[in-house]
Amino acid sequence: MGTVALGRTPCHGFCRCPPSSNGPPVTSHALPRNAGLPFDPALVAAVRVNTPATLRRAATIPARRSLKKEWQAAWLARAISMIDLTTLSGDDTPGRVRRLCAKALSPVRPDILEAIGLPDLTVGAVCVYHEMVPVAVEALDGRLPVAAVSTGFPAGLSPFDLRLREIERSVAAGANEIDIVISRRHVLTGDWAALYDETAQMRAACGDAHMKAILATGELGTLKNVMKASLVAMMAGSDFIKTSTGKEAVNATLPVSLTMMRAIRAYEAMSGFKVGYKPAGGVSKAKDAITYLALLKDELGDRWLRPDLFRFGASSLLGDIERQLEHHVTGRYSAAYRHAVG
Ligand SMILES: O=C[C@H](O)COP(=O)(O)O
Repeated sequence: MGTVALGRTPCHGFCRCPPSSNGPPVTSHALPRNAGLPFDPALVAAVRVNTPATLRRAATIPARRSLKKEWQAAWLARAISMIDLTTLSGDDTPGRVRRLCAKALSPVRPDILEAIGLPDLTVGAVCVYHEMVPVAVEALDGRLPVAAVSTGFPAGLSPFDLRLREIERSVAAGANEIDIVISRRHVLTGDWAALYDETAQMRAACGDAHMKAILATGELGTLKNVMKASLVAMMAGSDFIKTSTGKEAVNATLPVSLTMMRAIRAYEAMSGFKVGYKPAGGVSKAKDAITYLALLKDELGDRWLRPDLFRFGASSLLGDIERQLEHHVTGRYSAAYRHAVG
């Protein structure tokens, strides 16, 4: 049990000192945007991935981290600030989206946030389908970014011109971020130039809205394809690369995350641009969130532990983190239903 206020000490990275709310605001996009690079087929052809080594390394991550007490609470609070709180269901209603937005602005019971010294903590953004963008924009009123899934999400198989129009419509409706889906067939047939062209046109359609490129890694077959698709998406100007729609049979995994983080590192080395990372789909437990953040810190460093460079795409992660924070503050666990969710 602990009631130590976590929000008093300035902290500019994700170190072992308690985090505070003194970092950049969650809506900040202070870094220069990824301007992309010309398509380079030789670079894509040269990609190699040591799959057994990647799997071995990914398997060590959960075992190597054991965070307790205020350190655990600090990492969990940081995780909340980087959640794209998501609802992507066929039965979404304005009422559900308004509740989700209320939860995004007040993600944890106020007494728990007061106890940990972070009364103003929010999630990173709210993520919805295009039809729900106006509802979210109105409910959030500029206090948090609205992300729209787009381009025929989740399959990305609607006519290409309609996919571009969908982006434009979501931006016009007020979306600050656009989560596009790539055409998996371009990866599976090795048509990297087509993938580059498609993604670059989507990026242009986004205008000032930041673009997250969903690779749907569970459908790409190999880690080598994941690495190649990551590099091409970044060369085409993606602001973030994202694992999954949440609708594939396999969504975010640690080996895929390791591969994509290393692609981000390689791309920064060749371009100078920092690109964000978003694991999405199936990340629902607080301990899993810490594992992802530990991998992120190891592979990309402290600067990525901010909402402008990292997001969890998650619909139910917040509820489990809230339970863990309540335990930290009160020494007791509560049933999940005691915490309001969207
Ligand atoms: O991008 C976000 C995902 O669709 C959310 O997936 P989830 O419901 O498994 O958390």
